[in-house]
Amino acid sequence: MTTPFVIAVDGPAASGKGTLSRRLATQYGLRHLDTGLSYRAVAHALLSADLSLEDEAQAVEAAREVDFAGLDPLVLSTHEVGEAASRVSVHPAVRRVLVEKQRDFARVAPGAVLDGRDIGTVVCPDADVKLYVTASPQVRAGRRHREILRLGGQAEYGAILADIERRDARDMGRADSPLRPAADSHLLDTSGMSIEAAFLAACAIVDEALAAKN
Ligand SMILES: Nc1ncnc2c1ncn2[C@@H]1O[C@H](COP(=O)(O)OP(=O)(O)OP(=O)(O)O)[C@@H](O)[C@H]1O
Ligand SMILES: Nc1ccn([C@@H]2O[C@H](COP(=O)(O)O)[C@@H](O)[C@H]2O)c(=O)n1
Repeated sequence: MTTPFVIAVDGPAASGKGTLSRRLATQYGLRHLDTGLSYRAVAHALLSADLSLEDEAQAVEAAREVDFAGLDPLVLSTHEVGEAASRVSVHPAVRRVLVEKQRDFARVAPGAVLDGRDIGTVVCPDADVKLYVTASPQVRAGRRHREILRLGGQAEYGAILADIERRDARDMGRADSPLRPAADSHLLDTSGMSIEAAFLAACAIVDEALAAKN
C-alpha cells in the first residue's frame, strides 16, 4: 500500500462506532483515532479551569494543547464531559484547530480509522471507505444503559435516552459540520445487529475498497 488507507466512521452517540473502529483498526493493521476524545479534552480543560463553555477563545487555546497521545478515556468518558464536549464542538474555530490535527493523524502511513461526527464529510472527504453507523435512539440508550451497569455504575434508562436525543439534536443541528452521512457513505444500521454482525458487514465493505485500491 503506497498512500495511507483511511476509513471514516461517523454516527450518533452510542451507535457503536468506537467499538467497530477499534476492531477494524486491529483487523487491517491501521491506527485508530477516536476524535470525540479531542472535543472531550477541550471541554474537560474548560471545566477544570472553571471557564465558560461558551468562551470560544479559551476553547481554542485548549484545542491547541490537545495531544492525541495523552488523551485518557477514563477521565474523559464521563457523562458530564460528553455533554460539555457537544457544547464546545459548536465553535467553528475550535473545530478548525482539531480538524487540522486529525488530518495530520490520518496522513501517516499505513493509514487510520477515524471515528466521529464529521470524518467523512469534513476531516477526510477523500477517505477510502466511509461508514455511517447508526441505530435507533432506544437501542442506543439500551446499549449505553447496559454498559454503565456492567461497569458498576448507576443510571436510569429514561435519562440516558433523553441525553442521547438532546445530543443528536445538537450534533445534527449545529451550523458548522453537522452530523450527517456523507453522500458516498455506506449506511450500517446496527439496531438489529450484534457487534460481530456489524463488524463482518463493515469488513465486507472495506475488503471491496481494498481490492479496488490495490
Ligand atoms: N452492534 C452492537 N450490538 C450491541 N451492542 C453494541 C453494538 N455496538 C456497540 N455496542 C455496545 O454499545 C455501547 C456503545 O458503543 P460505543 O462506545 O462503541 O459507541 P460510540 O458510538 O463510540 O459512542 P460515543 O459516541 O458516545 O463515544 C458499548 O457498550 C458497546 O459495547
Ligand atoms: N468528529 C467529532 C467528534 C465528536 N464531536 C463532538 O464531541 C461530542 C463527544 O463525542 P463522543 O463521540 O465522544 O461522544 C459529540 O457529541 C460531538 O458534539 C464532534 O463534534 N465531532
